[in-house]
Amino acid sequence: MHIIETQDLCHTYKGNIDALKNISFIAPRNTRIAIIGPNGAGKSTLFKHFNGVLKPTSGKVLIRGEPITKENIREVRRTVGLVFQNPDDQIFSPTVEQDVAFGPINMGLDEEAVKHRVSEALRTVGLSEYRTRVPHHLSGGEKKRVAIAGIIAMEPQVLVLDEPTAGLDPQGVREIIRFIRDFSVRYGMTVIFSTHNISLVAELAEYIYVMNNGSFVAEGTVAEIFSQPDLLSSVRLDLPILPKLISSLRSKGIAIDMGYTYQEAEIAFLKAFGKIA
Ligand SMILES: Nc1ncnc2c1ncn2[C@@H]1O[C@H](COP(=O)(O)OP(=O)(O)OP(=O)(O)O)[C@@H](O)[C@H]1O
Repeated sequence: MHIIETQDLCHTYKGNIDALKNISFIAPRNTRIAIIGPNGAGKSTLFKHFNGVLKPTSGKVLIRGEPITKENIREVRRTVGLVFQNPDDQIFSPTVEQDVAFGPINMGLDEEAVKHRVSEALRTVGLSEYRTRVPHHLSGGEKKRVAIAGIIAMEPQVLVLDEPTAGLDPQGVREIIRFIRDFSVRYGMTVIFSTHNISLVAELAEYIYVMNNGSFVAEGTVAEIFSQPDLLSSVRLDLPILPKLISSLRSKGIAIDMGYTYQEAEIAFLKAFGKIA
């Protein structure tokens, strides 16, 4: 049984806007999945179905094999933590620590456990010093990190992140990459994320769904998707810079291995320059 599955999921907004058209999606346990696509492709709409924020117009959303109902919605939201694209949609409390504590308190954890979860979550996102700050006075990137902390404090089995690095500075992006990797490995967590930062996809994803106009147009591993530059450009996407450069060198006859991540590309260049075997 998959932790999240959608079957022929359709969502039509008021005004006959077909935002999702027959989406069949599977999230196996313990995988990092990227959903990529141009503006308006339907990524946020799909994410909002994963924890019952939106209801299907038709088709099904199954969490651990069960449809989402009024009775199980609280349990679903413990299982699937959704970090919205805009942190203002998620932050309500007067202080950062109260905001991050909101989920764990609602789960009925005792005071000691809540305290522990809050400190761990704030440490993870690098905001330990911000406990008493007013969330609405924080910068965009800081708010984003508070929103992420509030969700990871609930220790969900699936972490869904809608553009997790939008608005973050380069150091913030690196921290988010490190924490997503660590978390998914340490806790066997499934992570589903959308992003317009295509290099982030190469660094983080193990599997990619490409979305356009409410439908999936391709799915596959990083190597499978990034070996189709025409497909990507047909949906207003691009290759990450490193495989793009390597492809260009190869087309000029230079013998170099393909690399999608920084580490793979570095090894490919060192090999091509005869620095390593
Ligand atoms: N509340 C709404 N009412 C009506 N239409 C909506 C609503 N929310 C989204 N849409 C429309 O649904 C489609 C999908 O939007 P969605 O936000 O899911 O796309 P997205 O892939 O997340 O885009 P982006 O990359 O810009 O965040 C778009 O055409 C959008 O205009």
